[in-house]
Amino acid sequence: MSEAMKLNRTAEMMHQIYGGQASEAEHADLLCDVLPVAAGALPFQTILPSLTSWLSSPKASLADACPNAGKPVIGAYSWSRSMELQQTLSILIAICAIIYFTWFRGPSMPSVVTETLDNEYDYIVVGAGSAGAVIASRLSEDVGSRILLLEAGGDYTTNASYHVPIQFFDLQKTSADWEYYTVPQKYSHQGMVEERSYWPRGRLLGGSSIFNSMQYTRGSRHDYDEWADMGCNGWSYEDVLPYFLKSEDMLIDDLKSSKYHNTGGYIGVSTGGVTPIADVYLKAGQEMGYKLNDYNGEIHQGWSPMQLTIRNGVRSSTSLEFLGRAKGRPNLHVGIHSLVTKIAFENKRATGVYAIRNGRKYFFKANKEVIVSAGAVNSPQLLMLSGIGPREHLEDLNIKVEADLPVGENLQDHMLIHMFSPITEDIGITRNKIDNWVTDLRYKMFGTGIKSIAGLDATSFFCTYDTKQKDCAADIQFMMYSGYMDENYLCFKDDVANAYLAPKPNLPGFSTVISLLDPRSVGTIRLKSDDPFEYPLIDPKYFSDNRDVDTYIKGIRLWEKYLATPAMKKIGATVNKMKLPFCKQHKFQSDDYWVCVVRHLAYTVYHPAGTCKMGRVDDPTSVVDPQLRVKGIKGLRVADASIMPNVISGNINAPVIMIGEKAADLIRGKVTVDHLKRKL
Ligand SMILES: Cc1cc2nc3c(=O)[nH]c(=O)nc-3n(C[C@H](O)[C@H](O)[C@H](O)COP(=O)(O)OP(=O)(O)OC[C@H]3O[C@@H](n4cnc5c(N)ncnc54)[C@H](O)[C@@H]3O)c2cc1C
Repeated sequence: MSEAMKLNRTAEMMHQIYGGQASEAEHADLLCDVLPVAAGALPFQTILPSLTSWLSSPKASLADACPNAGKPVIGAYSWSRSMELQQTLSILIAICAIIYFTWFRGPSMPSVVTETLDNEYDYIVVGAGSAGAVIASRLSEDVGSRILLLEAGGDYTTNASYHVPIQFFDLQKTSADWEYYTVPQKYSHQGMVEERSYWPRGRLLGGSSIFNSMQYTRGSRHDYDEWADMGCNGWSYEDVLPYFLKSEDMLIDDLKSSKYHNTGGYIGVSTGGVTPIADVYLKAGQEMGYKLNDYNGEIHQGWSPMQLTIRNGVRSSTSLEFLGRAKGRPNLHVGIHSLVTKIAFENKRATGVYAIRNGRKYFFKANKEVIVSAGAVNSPQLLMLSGIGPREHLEDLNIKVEADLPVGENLQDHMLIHMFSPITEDIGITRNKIDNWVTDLRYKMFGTGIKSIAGLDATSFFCTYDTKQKDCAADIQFMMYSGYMDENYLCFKDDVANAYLAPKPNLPGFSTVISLLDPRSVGTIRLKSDDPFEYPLIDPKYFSDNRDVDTYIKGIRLWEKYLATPAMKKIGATVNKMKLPFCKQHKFQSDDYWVCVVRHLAYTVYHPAGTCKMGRVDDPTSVVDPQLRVKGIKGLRVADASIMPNVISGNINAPVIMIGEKAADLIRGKVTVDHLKRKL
């Protein structure tokens, strides 16, 4: 049948149907005949009204109505009610897709990249991460200063996943990840391939603030008072709190008026809590005898909903919030794909930096200062490549020594272990709920739902050394993730992965992430060679100090207690009797069993710090003074996670942002937080 004949016949039949000239039986027969023709020749909407009336007829079953259905009446077409439903669904999906593409504009992501850079600036900031982006943005508030921010990685506007909270794991092992590995570990990581720890680090504008799981924690007041006691004048809790407040835009109503919080800063802080299991975590915490509190407030120890750097369902990264706001300032240039390879010196003064940018070598002159904010791995690497580091190590690599300082020492990191608990109620997050077009559509249109959260719904801090002491710096943290975490990317050995990893991410369950906050094991970062493209040797020496293992076991005992609470029992949570072949020689839940488990399965929480330690000028273990100036060198500062004398007792992104805020004031010789001090 030709197309013209098809159309004629279809039109004729439709006329009969619409014109009411057919009996009910004929009506159905006609439809059986006409639909395949119409499907080929007419837009579906044209026949929809007649279809609907036919479907609503009580006699209209497929067998009754279309006795020839399935036979090759016209071509090979057989139609059915389910086909019709599929078609209706297709229309709905098409409508949703149109809405999706026409209405959704996505969060505004202004690109801040500068194509053509000048040769000379006042300040050069190396690294656009949690600290560097803040420093560059703040320095550029002074219109008289000219700032160059150089970032080894790319733009933050190029991939939507950078901003979608639940997708933080998807960023690992991509081109935006430095993808470091530690050297083989002697006392830990026995379940990982080659006993190495995989260390993701953000390599793009925003650095690791785009890679992290967005937990907003500051640590305890005691952490900073301890820094001050170690000789870091100006870094006590009272000194640093205003700088935390400066960057904060608290979006949680209950906390807005707290003196420990602020509104109007750049980093949005909100809470997760979309999943109903969040309430169970908190109830169980209370049943353990802990109070619900604001862990960023007066008391560190206790249980709380998680505070997260998320604004309206979008990750509040330092690139988006700090650089995005500085867009258009003519005095700030941002160069991407620009790896700084060396700092230049004249008479012990930093005069600029060499960088490889798009395959070409450049020199950028700094008239006032170079600020190194390349993170706890790359800042010590760059200093050592430039001749600032332990003399012996540099001389071994034929690097001319500018300053003999303990760069790369004092590497401290938190560790974590995931404890998976299956539950009987489907009240958390499953993979299906994330990878779902409804979830996607909801997120794209309204910025809500599972994609708008990190999945980390509650947290708790414990002082295992003294649970009665209410005001203390915690040494164990629980982070409650409301599903099974997918850890396939972690390089577990095959037998370990088979036994340990949650095999069914679509079954209801949650993960308690137990984190060690007060590590006594201390490691190093060393150069492998004088080649800036060669990754440094990272050796955290995890668990080389047995006190860390002992604290871990105390944390695990708290977790067992937690799972034994009525609230947890109600949802069927139990200590998961993982059949771990490598620990089967030990009695399940004995101390030896848990020691074996943590030595196999615990790994980094991604909080390396301390490798360019801040301290008194006369402290032989310090690299920078309390003004963050590299000792013995003029015009050079370090400002990022590497300057922490001791890693704080919590997740460290907010403290690094605070370091960025304070560094900007130190560089400018200004105090911009007086109004916030008065609030306290
Ligand atoms: C997977 C993951 C999850 C985390 N989760 C949390 C969390 O939930 N909460 C929390 O508080 N903290 C978390 N953290 C830790 C936190 O994000 C980091 O500690 C913090 O971002 C470090 O900031 P930084 O400025 O020191 O370094 P970074 O943010 O890593 O910035 C360093 C920047 O310098 C650039 N750079 C390096 N070398 C050079 C060079 N030679 N030339 C030019 N540019 C260079 C890098 O590409 C990078 O952009 C997490 C980290 C990771 C990786």
